[in-house]
Amino acid sequence: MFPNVDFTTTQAYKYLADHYISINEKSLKQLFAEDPKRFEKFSLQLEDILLDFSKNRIDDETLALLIQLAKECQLGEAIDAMFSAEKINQTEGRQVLHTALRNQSTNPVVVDGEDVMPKVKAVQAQMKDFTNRILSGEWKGYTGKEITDVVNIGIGGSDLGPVMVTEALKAYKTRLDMHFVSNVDGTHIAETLKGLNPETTLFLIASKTFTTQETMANAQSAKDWFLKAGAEEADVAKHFAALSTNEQGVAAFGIDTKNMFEFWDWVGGRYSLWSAIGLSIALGIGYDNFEKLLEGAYTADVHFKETEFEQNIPVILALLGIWYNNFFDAESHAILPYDQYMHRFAAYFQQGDMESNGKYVDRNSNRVDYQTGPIIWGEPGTNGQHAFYQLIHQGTKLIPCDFIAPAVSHNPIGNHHQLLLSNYFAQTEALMNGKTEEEVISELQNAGKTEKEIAALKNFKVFEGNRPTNSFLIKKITPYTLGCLIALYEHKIFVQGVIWNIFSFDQWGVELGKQLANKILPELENEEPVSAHDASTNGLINQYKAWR
Ligand SMILES: O=P(O)(O)OC[C@H]1O[C@](O)(CO)[C@@H](O)[C@@H]1O
Repeated sequence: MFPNVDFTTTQAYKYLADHYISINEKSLKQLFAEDPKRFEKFSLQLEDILLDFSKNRIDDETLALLIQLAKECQLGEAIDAMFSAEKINQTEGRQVLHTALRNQSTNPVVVDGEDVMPKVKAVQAQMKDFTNRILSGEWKGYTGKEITDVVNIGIGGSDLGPVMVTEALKAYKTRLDMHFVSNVDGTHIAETLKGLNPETTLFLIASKTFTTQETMANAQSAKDWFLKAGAEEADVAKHFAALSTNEQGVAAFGIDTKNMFEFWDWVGGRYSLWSAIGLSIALGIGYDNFEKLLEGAYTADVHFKETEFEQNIPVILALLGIWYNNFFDAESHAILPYDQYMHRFAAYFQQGDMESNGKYVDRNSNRVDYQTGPIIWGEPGTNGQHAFYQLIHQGTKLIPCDFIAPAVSHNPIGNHHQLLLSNYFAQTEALMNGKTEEEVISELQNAGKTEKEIAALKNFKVFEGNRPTNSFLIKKITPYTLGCLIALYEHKIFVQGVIWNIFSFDQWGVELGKQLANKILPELENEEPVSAHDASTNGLINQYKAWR
């Protein structure tokens, strides 16, 4: 049975609120000085992934209380409920089983009395066959040429995962050139189609519902472009495939349902890259590498399901996030991959985290009186250092950061990787230790500054430090380790949702904007001035009409 606990009423919560006072009396520097074994004590390793969480504002007591919080919130029961296919997505009456998509065991996954693994495997076989036929050139376009370019048309979870993974694993790129269209802004499809040859282009229409406005508009424009080039309606079958749960929608659009790769309602959109939505990944990196992605995620699933909380990476990440979000009033969390290929990793978890836990109503349909999901953001290092690290180091906001780096680069050019990693190591050290006034004065004196100059400058150059970070060090970003890392973060999000006692797997908050857009759209299709909205919306629409 899925738990339903108000974490603010737990004993652990009360102890943590008191403990917050005492932990704040110690700097991270002091905590390290008191315990030379701090790194060993506060780091975890899962195969080739090391998590060092020692540079957090915690001590043994903090961790024990956070673990107690998880237990008082019955996290174990929640984990069991998810993996045993309870309908934990309660407001939509659905199970949450993206884990079934990467299940490497022979254990069945029973949904409404049916073991779904046979159909999961059947779609995977269909994906593998299709991928290999495209890559081998066996699959030909309508003029007999092999496919050279693939355009994935989707948005949100039907785009962000495929984009992030194919970018992160570009070192494994196949001969196909992958393109992704998501925005309904005509620029996106127009710019993407420039230079493409309809004879050698394959379109994947990726949409769980097959009703999303942006995707259907882009899909129609792609089909119009394809037919305008001289192809017949019958040729669509050679150049369009659909990734969806909605067979009727696919058929109605005019895609041969033989070219449909299905998935199911128990796969959330933002957890769907492991499903048929991952076909663009398989085409982009090869099906064998897609399988390794699944295997890595499965390793994380087993770790999450079977490891005691003290040693459980998603649980520790989640509890640390709650410590800052709910006791230090941190409002955001930065994800900073020191790997250029991982440049869309933070963006992926903007949807993954914020669409899951950006909720203010709890499981009892009451408005919460505490903070829930954080703002997720981030850019690759070292670029972020030249953009927003000033605020992270010397701003007034506490921003917990996850630093992620591979020990081994796919592009060992010169000493670039050492340069990159020197920054990766330095930043968390600087955020932790800062720079004292004494150190600043000494530096300024050594630079020959006068006493007056030093007095004027010193405060601007002091770094308070004590800013918490997690460090992931991964041996190498491979399909396997990336799959594992993504799944670890997915489970972190799940744990936080349990403790905040919210529904993490629906997304009602995206509906109102869509509804209003559908009301406004017909108003934009004539020249009549509008007056039905507020003065601002009327004013904006009417100015648009005047200018277009
Ligand atoms: O895959 P679909 O059904 O087109 O939905 C696309 C995206 O839109 C949302 O429903 C709302 O953003 C996401 O959850 C989903 O990933």
